[in-house]
Amino acid sequence: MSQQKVGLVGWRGMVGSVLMQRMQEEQDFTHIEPTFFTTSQKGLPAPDFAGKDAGVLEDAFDIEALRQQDIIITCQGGDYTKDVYAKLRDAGWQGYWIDAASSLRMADDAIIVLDPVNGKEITEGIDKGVRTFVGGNCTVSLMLLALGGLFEQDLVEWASPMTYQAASGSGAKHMRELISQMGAIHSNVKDKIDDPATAILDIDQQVAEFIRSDDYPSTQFGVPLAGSLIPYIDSQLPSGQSREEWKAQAEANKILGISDAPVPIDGICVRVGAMRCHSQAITLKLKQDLPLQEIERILAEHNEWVKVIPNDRDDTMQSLTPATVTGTLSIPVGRIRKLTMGPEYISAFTVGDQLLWGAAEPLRRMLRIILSH
Ligand SMILES: NC(=O)C1=CN([C@@H]2O[C@H](COP(=O)(O)OP(=O)(O)OC[C@H]3O[C@@H](n4cnc5c(N)ncnc54)[C@H](OP(=O)(O)O)[C@@H]3O)[C@@H](O)[C@H]2O)C=CC1
Ligand SMILES: N[C@@H](CC(=O)OP(=O)(O)O)C(=O)O
Repeated sequence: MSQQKVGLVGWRGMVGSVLMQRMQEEQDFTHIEPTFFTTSQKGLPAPDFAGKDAGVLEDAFDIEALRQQDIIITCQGGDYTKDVYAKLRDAGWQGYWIDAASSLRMADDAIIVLDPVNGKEITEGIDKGVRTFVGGNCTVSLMLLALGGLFEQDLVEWASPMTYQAASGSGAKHMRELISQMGAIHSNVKDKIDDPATAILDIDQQVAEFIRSDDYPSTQFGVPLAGSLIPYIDSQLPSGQSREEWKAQAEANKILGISDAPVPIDGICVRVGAMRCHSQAITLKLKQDLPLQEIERILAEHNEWVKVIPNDRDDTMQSLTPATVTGTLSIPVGRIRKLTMGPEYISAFTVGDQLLWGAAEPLRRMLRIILSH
């Protein structure tokens, strides 16, 4: 049987590069005939990820070339999707479109893909003729992987995630700027740090003045991140929510297949100085007073990536941090305890790599689901 033709757009960006790494690790290229597209480098040699000659880079705006593909995976971004997707469908293309960008997520004819949570809906969708599959927002996907068991058993009355989101969610230039900010702070105060006799308040004063000064590198973020934080992510909405905050309830309920009476999910999204792991502190009101052991069992049994971390100081400090989780598919969830508000109120803290499960991995798995369907 001939292999499916798969067009890859956005493969050299940050999300795309993580996708390429994962596709190589899982030998996905042995099952497809890839064509690499570009918006800026048409005609250059295609990369050799596939371990076979993939010719040259094709023009990502060439509708005729895109139409030849059975499946297109794009990590190129929302502007590209808005430009190309409708033209391609209007041209009669009926292939599978797998997308990392948010633009099509809430479209009626699109499924948000997170197969450990909605695998059944995905396969039923394929059978019904759905051809558009979009990866979810990173915080939403990571929250649902961590708490999937409680949602699956309809135990959640409401949830309030307070996020600690990494620089990578803003893009590669922002990650670089975070490191530059860290380095600049150290350089600015290095003499005083190296001298143990310097009073800490003098060091603190100099750092405070520096991060507020024009010498502090903040072109990308617009304000300091290292030595500070940014309590606003994405655009402003009339509801008072940021768009990132709005996505939590809207996307999570869509993934969970709940339309009539959505589970309220709302909180505040904050950018912090982590590199590529998003963390979330979640307050949950459950529909029942369940023993903690039962809650932990339900969480742990939901999927093979979630890992319940005992609510113990050392275990938490060792296993429930961005430094531990970064670059892995592991989804630890811990700090699970009953809150003083009442026996149905519980806390949880979870961490996940926002470029892996938060972006690239659901797309890669969607490709494999289509190939094996
Ligand atoms: N960042 C994130 O955390 C998440 C992002 N997404 C989605 O994925 C989209 C892409 O995000 P992201 O990967 O961060 O975007 P990038 O900016 O890293 O890459 C996007 C495109 O920029 C072009 N490009 C230009 N110069 C370079 C360069 N020096 N190195 C690499 N690429 C370059 C490439 O296109 P070309 O080859 O055509 O020139 C590339 O595909 C986002 O717009 C968003 O919709 C989704 C979830 C999370
Ligand atoms: N907004 C996310 C990253 C992202 O790209 O999200 P979305 O795919 O929903 O646009 C963040 O800043 O961390």
